[in-house]
Amino acid sequence: MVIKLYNTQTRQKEDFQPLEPGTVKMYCCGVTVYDYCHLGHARSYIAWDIVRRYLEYRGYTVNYIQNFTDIDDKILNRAKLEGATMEAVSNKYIQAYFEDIRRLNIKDANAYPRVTEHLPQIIELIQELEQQGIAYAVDGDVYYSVKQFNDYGKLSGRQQEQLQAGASGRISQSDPDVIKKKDPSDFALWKAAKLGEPAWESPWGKGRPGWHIECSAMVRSLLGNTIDIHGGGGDLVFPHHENEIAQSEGATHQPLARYWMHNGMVTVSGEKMSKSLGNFTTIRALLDSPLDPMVIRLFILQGHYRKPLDFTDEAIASAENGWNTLKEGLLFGTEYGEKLGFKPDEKALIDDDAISRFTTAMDDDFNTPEGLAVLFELAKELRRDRNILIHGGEINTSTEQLQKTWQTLRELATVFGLEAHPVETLHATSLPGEGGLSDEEIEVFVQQRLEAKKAKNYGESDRIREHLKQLGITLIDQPGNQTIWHR
Ligand SMILES: Nc1ncnc2c1ncn2[C@@H]1O[C@H](COP(=O)(O)OP(=O)(O)OP(=O)(O)O)[C@@H](O)[C@H]1O
Ligand SMILES: [Zn+2]
Repeated sequence: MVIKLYNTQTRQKEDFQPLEPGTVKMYCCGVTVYDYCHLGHARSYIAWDIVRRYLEYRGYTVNYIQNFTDIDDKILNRAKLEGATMEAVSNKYIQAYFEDIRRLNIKDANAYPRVTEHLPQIIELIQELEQQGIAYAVDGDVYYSVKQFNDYGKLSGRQQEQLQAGASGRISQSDPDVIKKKDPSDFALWKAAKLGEPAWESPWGKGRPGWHIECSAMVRSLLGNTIDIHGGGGDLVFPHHENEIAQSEGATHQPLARYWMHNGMVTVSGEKMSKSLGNFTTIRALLDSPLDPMVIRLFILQGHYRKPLDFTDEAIASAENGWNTLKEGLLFGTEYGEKLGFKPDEKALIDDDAISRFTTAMDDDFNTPEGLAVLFELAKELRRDRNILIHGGEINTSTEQLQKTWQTLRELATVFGLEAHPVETLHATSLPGEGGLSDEEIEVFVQQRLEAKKAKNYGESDRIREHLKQLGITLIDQPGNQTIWHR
């Protein structure tokens, strides 16, 4: 079966065929690093993580690139507020990004280009556009002349006339930008330096790039003129992605992306969750509640990536229930495999029918809710027998069938990045009886947790912290990888 995906540009599902058989070049717009990531960002990057994991599961090699916007007005404003440099602010939130996103088990990109590292490529691209008469310089600024690009509007479906009418109605005629622009819908590729702001040398004098040009330059420099999949949130279709197309295709005369994919918004009472609106819940606040990171993943997977997803306490509670069911299923073999006589080398025991239903769902534009239904069926089968085992009853299902169901569930959960950790085994092996854990035993856990953190296995380190918390022991992380604890 071929994978079908919805292409925003053609407004229909299409067969997925990468430019080079077997490999996928994929680029997704990254965060502007001026604050902690919220659940909306988690959704976007989990959506691309699933697309990537599923393509890999289907045998493709995926080269996945995601940028960091580290030059921007919002970062500058934050730097003023924090009394720091733009670089210090972006470094702080890039580090926070990695901490949060890795806890959600999102795989690292193959590269994370930053704007500050791509100034030469950006300048070169703007120069090419200028030479081709598509860009023009005015007093140290450079603008893109939208009228020069016939295909402008092909992604968002907006017509040039509409755009101009809209833009001229919206913009104040005394705005210096408007005075310099030949046409109200033109947009900035390069902005002349303002007093006291970071600036870089360029053929047009000192300044900094506009927002849209960075992605065009980075895609080209890291992946080439045409990529297979370009992703981002639906809020980026216009103007950001429309402008990326205008810049890249205006310069290269080749399609920028074969498929454009957009995720729906996480909303709060129907409104987009956003830093600017202040109605956001950060990933770290949710995880400190404490919530198993897999509950957030499951909450997101329960919706189709293109649809809006409303964030409510009830939805999270329901995902928590769902995760408990899946987790029990995923740990079934760990808990009962030995007792039931599972054979460790029987890896090939897989339920082909379940796999086929799962791939049918995922081949249809990454339908994770339907894919999840298959995981739940398998987990519920295991739960039925688990309940019988807990109550000392006799089960009728054959060992082979149980091992098959369990291994299939685990395989599919891996495609969804869902990982369960056996807290129970910690209890079983190390609970000392009435007196609680000894100091030495706590130290062993603290060491294990530090090792897990070093290996960036945040799921494991969170699990150990939570386990100790349940035993009344609090861990406090200190600078320099030190952890102190108290009862
Ligand atoms: N509420 C949301 N739901 C889904 N995706 C989102 C949401 N908010 C942002 N994204 C996506 O996350 C990615 C990074 O976004 P970016 O850093 O530009 O955030 P932003 O849109 O500036 O944030 P905000 O709107 O919160 O100020 C983009 O692809 C964007 O579309
Ligand atoms: Zn972009």
